[in-house]
Amino acid sequence: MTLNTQREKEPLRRRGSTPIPPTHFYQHSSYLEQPRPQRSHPALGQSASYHPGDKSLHYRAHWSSDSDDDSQSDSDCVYRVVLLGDHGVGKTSLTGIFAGITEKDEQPGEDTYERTLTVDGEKTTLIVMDTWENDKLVHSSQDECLKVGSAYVIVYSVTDRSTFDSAAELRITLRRARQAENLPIILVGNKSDLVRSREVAVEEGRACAVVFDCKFIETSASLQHNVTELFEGVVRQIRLRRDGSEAIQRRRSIYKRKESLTQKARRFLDRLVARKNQRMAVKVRSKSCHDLAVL
Ligand SMILES: Nc1nc2c(ncn2[C@@H]2O[C@H](COP(=O)(O)OP(=O)(O)OP(=O)(O)O)[C@@H](O)[C@H]2O)c(=O)[nH]1
Repeated sequence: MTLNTQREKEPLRRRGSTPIPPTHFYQHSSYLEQPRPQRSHPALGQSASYHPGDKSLHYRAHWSSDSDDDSQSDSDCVYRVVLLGDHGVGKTSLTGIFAGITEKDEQPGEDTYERTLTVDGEKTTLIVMDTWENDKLVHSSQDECLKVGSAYVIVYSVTDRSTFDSAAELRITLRRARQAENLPIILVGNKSDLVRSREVAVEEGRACAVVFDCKFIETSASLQHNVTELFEGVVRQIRLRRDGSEAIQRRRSIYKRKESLTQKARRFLDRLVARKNQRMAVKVRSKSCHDLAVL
């Protein structure tokens, strides 16, 4: 699937590329149920329900990876995705492609867009936020960005090594801010079209992703290369964690009821073996860090 094809197929839905006024998505009924509606958002894996007749949802757009999906249920999940990265690495350009806006349509000052994607036959709505301020003086805004995301896209430019270094620092900052959470994080090397001025090799990006335990992809916003893959990958990473944590909880509750002494001993031995296999795990991760469809 290419993004361009989809836009041609669904002309009416392009109005959803309209940016969301900052207050808009806080007014959604599901958010109002939260204790602090102005700043709350659905937790990872939770769904903000979609009411077809609700006029407040007219900013939604649709981006489908499947050809015929009208049979889909209207209920979908809503997740916030925050883009982080230095000035000029291409955050706004990537967000613009996600939102389906062209320079002609662009409305200055808007930086948050909501769009519904159908990925692997399931609808998911992403609220993509290009609100990161690099200025270290704006602590409160940075803190907010680090708090609200259900997933993060850390962007650097392959033509500027200093932005790559900043990306690694941002990964550390994010880890500190959201320690206990297994967040989907995707490291993005943008401007891959600028071959002659490349300063960061693909292998370096991949190695960094392995060290920092995140996913990796190179994109070109200018050529719209891998941008669809990036946002669909975000959706898949969110789902893998959502489904994984549900399965783990189910398994834990069954275990608690049924676990015998033999099973406990086996689990202990498994953990020992797993520790020995840590090196192997790093190798496996380095093979899979560019595959956004697996954990
Ligand atoms: N060649 C090339 N240029 C790009 C690409 N992505 C963005 N640019 C250009 O890089 C410049 C900066 O892009 P932005 O999208 O504004 O970058 P940003 O990260 O949002 O920058 P700030 O808003 O300052 O934080 C613009 O001139 C873009 O046209 C790309 O993939 N390839």
